[in-house]
Amino acid sequence: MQAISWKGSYLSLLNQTLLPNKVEYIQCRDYRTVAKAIKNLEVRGAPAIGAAAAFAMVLGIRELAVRPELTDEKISVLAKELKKTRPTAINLAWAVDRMLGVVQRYKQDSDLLDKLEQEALLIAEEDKQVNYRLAQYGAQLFTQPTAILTHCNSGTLATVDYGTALGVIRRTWSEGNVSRVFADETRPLLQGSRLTAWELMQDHIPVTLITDSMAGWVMKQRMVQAVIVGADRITSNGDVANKIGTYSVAILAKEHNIPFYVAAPLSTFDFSMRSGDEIPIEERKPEEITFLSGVCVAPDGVPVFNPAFDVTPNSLITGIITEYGVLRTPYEISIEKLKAKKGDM
Ligand SMILES: CSC[C@@H](O)[C@@H](O)C(=O)COP(=O)(O)O
Repeated sequence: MQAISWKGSYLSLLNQTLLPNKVEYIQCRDYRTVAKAIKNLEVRGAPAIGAAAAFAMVLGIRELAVRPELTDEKISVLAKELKKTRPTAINLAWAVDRMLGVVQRYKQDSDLLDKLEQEALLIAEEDKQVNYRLAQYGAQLFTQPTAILTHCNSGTLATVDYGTALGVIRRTWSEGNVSRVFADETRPLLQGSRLTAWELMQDHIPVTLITDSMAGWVMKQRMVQAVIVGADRITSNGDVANKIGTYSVAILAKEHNIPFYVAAPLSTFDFSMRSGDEIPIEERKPEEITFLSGVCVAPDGVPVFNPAFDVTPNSLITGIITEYGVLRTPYEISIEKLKAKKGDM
């Protein structure tokens, strides 16, 4: 199962809105279809939407190149359109900017389109490799069978392969150190029950599904010994934006003295922001809350607040697992050191 694969003339996306009931792929032959798929969460998860946007840039620029329209202005409009599909996960803007860098370097060359395709493939390949590396570091945190709670979906479906937080869990399981995974269902769109529980069951990793509101009680009963989640954006001070509900889980973990880890690649760090207060939080439509599987579950016209993400302050985070090792507090310093690596990429 792969969420995203490039077929040369189109991008194939596993339609995640239909899981776990149907496995169906969308063929994206133009960038608009990719943009729509990102917006509608048919492809979702920070690294996966980054890679999808990179391939959307290939499709978009190919389209512009067949007409006498390959101007800087048209390319910048395309990039802006893709970036605004989902504002919180920095991986998306990061991947689009990386593609723009290729345009700048090779725009006079006859093989610009090949160069763009190679770069998008590289972004996808790097994502896989980075996940394997961070999973290795993460697994070193566990030396005995541990029950781990996770929130949302940070697995193969959220990345190009393997996953970030779920990658760490996968690797730790393969080393015999996961006794069970507790998956929060993750209201309102149920990425935990529809995607994480499904993914783990496919791999025969023992998983128990709970509603978000059960996490505190499960911790109080000493049924979990660690929490690992992914991230959509991490600022220079170590504040972490992730799926709505993550902040509550982090507070619960602190109260119960349970380590709370975040797993994310370097592409999820936003060194331009000093703290989580600056992160744009996507708000989604009310119907995601007022309807469940097409059935209305709220009074008509009720005002709704539907932020898709929240920010967990660095003080609640035990460690941030990256492909360069596990960062510890004070995060301002460990992230400053990590920043130097970004130049190498
Ligand atoms: C490796 S995935 C990390 C995050 O992207 C994930 O936890 C998350 O919040 C995804 O949100 P989604 O709205 O499903 O795209």
